[in-house]
Amino acid sequence: MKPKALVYSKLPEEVLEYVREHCETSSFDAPDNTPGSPFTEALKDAEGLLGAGLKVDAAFLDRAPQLKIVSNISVGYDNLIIPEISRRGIMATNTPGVLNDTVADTIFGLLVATARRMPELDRYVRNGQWKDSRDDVQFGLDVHHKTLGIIGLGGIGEKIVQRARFGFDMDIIYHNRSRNPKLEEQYGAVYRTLDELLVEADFVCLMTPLTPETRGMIGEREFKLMKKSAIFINGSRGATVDEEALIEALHSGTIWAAGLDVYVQEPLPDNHPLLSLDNAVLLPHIGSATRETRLEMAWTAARNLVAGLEGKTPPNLIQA
Ligand SMILES: NC(=O)C1=CN([C@@H]2O[C@H](COP(=O)(O)OP(=O)(O)OC[C@H]3O[C@@H](n4cnc5c(N)ncnc54)[C@H](OP(=O)(O)O)[C@@H]3O)[C@@H](O)[C@H]2O)C=CC1
Ligand SMILES: O=CC(=O)O
Repeated sequence: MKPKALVYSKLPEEVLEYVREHCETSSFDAPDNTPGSPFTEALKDAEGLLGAGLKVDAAFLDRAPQLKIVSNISVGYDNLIIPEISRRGIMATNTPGVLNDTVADTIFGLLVATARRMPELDRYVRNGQWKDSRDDVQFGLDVHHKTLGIIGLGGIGEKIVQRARFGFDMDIIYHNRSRNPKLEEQYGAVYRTLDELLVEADFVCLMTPLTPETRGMIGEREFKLMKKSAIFINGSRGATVDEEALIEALHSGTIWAAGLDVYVQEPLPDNHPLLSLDNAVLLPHIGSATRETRLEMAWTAARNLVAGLEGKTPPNLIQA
């Protein structure tokens, strides 16, 4: 008998087919947690769970007593309460590596777009305001030869640094909990304490996972340490930043601008204060959102799921 899998995100057809070959599969384009819904019913005997973003905590797990593996279609896994999942002997997996270049393209693109005010100037052209090309209202800030400070120099961070160092001649400083001599050598990256990095960097780029340690790690104090000309880029998770402090820093000119891909509440609500700030460039959490990479992530997650359900160690098992 095939194991029972519950798929709660829309998958490319060939990946869903692969899961169906190996598992008795119930699939949904989105989870519906209301009592008695087909999703909730399928959860009762699901052995494998595959999808992106669903909060898997004690209450959820109580409703899924047969679960053996939770396969996340993302590298970040702050939606999974790992101690609770492990305590029940359930495996959890994610999709590291396959998205590094794509996310780095997005985040570096966001950095350039913010420095050169591209979305704002796109609106300026469309609104018929473009009357004189020498107008200094169009000026932005240089990216090349500046200092990039990266907090969270891991898989994705490395690819951002590669673009910055070799594409834009930038100097690299970084802050992790531990030093990485290999990347220091490869990119001339120089280790800094968090405060030193905030003071020195022209671009502060946050790329850590969301953990109890990183939650709210950039707040009022940290924005005040940054240069007035600093550009803050967040590609990690919204909650690593105190969003109210960020809005105040952008509003008061404590920093020059911010480029954001992630927010405390996603999607951003209609009346969110960030929406009215011209010095904030806002993306809808699309770091890995290309057809090729999302397909690769779906394959990676599906292979993790099937391996776990076949009693093997999945390639991307998250260590508790
Ligand atoms: N915007 C988007 O669409 C995407 C966002 N992401 C986010 O990016 C995150 C990083 O992904 P990835 O690069 O693959 O992860 P990695 O684990 O490869 O890298 C994370 C880095 O963060 C550092 N880090 C962890 N905790 C801290 C801390 N408390 N202080 C300083 N540095 C810390 C780690 O170094 P050390 O252990 O030495 O501290 C490591 O170098 C994901 O967890 C996810 O939240 C990922 C994909 C897409
Ligand atoms: O945010 C996306 C991820 O893969 O993590």
